[in-house]
Amino acid sequence: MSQDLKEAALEYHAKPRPGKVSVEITKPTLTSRDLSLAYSPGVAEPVREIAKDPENAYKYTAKGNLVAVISDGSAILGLGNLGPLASKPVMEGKGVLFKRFAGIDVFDIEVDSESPQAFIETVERIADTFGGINLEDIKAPECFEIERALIEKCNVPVFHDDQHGTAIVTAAGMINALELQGKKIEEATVVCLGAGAAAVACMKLLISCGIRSENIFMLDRKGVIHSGRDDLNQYKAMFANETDKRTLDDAIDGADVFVGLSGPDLLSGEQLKKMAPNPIVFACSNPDPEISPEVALAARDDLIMATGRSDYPNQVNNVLGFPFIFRGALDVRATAINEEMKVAAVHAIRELAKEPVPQEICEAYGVDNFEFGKEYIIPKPMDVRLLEVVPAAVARAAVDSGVARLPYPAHYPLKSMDDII
Ligand SMILES: NC(=O)C1=CN([C@@H]2O[C@H](COP(=O)(O)OP(=O)(O)OC[C@H]3O[C@@H](n4cnc5c(N)ncnc54)[C@H](OP(=O)(O)O)[C@@H]3O)[C@@H](O)[C@H]2O)C=CC1
Ligand SMILES: CC(=O)C(=O)O
Ligand SMILES: [Mg+2]
Repeated sequence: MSQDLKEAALEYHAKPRPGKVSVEITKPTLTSRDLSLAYSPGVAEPVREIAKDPENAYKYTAKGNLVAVISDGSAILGLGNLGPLASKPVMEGKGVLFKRFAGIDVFDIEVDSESPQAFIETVERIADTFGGINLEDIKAPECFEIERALIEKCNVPVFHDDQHGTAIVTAAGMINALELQGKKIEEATVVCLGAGAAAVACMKLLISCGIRSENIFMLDRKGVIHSGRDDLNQYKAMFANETDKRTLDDAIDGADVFVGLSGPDLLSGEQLKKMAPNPIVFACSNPDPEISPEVALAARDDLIMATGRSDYPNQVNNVLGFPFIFRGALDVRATAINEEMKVAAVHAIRELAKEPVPQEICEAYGVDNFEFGKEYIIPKPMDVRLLEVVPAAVARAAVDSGVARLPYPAHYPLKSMDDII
């Protein structure tokens, strides 16, 4: 990151008041009567109603549109385990995106927990405050056990964004990129650098989209995950191949696809040159990708290049997923975000990239035109049509798969933020 951008980022977060979010009041509070409704004595009435029936919390409180973004700070972006407090700017940032793109209110919660069990107990105790729980930046393998336990214990949907949000957006971009590069999904060979939360979920979803597991070579810090290793946890072991490949150099030779969900500057231009013709590179580590677009495009010109960042073409980032997925889930009061809802989101995002892009979206990005192709494989986060298509697809899938507690919303599809109720 340039010195200028670093300084601007600190200034942005510090001024004119620290942080990126605040709480707003949604009811009149001007008169003494207003206060006697908002607080004592009037507040006692909704209290009694909720005590009689917890469902009334959706009627009388902000619960139904409120998501908790919760982290322990153990895998902050690609920066590592820097602790809960240091994760707060990212969690506030997720809150900004939930609100800006899908009108969802967020409390960010940073938990200082000594064990996965302590984290689970903390979240379980506060879960009923919210309409949904978005787990964020919790490292593998602990994240898998944490999410599984919380899905079981909580009455509201629990979704680990780094797993499923990332997987949904990666799958959407990958299906389009394979099509553009003329590669068949069932024949493509994939190198996945990283074997943590995001990598495991992305590869699982790609397999359910048609990539063959024997064509995936996953690597952790020790190299290729293969069946001869005896140091693999159960999540990595799912990807252990019978292979004599051991290093990134071995695996990248002739590969069609590279997916980076690991850390900065781990793939060289020389390694990229060894990939098959018309390769696909998703270097998704944030803030610094596994290979910069400058280095990648200098190495070869037949590739599709994507990163997790906003300042290059093809931003493969879970921001395209979580705001809209939760919008759909909250609006049908879904009890879970299940596979059907995830797959529906993949196809809604993927198909939108093929539609003509309205002029105002091009203007927001300072370009004349976006057209489905190597530099536009996936929609832009500012594309308001995401609010139209993704919540609708997710809500429909929730209803059809039996996890919705409300019918498909009469006010759908959402055409703008003003349609959110
Ligand atoms: N673009 C996007 O939308 C998203 C991007 N990401 C990015 O993915 C990365 C991983 O995040 P997440 O899965 O949550 O974190 P985890 O801590 O769960 O996993 C990190 C994984 O990266 C591996 N790794 C780290 N350094 C290296 C290295 N030098 N060589 C090979 N493997 C390495 C680790 O290996 P080991 O198991 O051996 O420790 C581990 O498997 C981050 O950079 C993050 O920014 C994550 C979510 C969304
Ligand atoms: C984008 C994101 O969630 C991450 O890099 O962790
Ligand atoms: Mg994250």
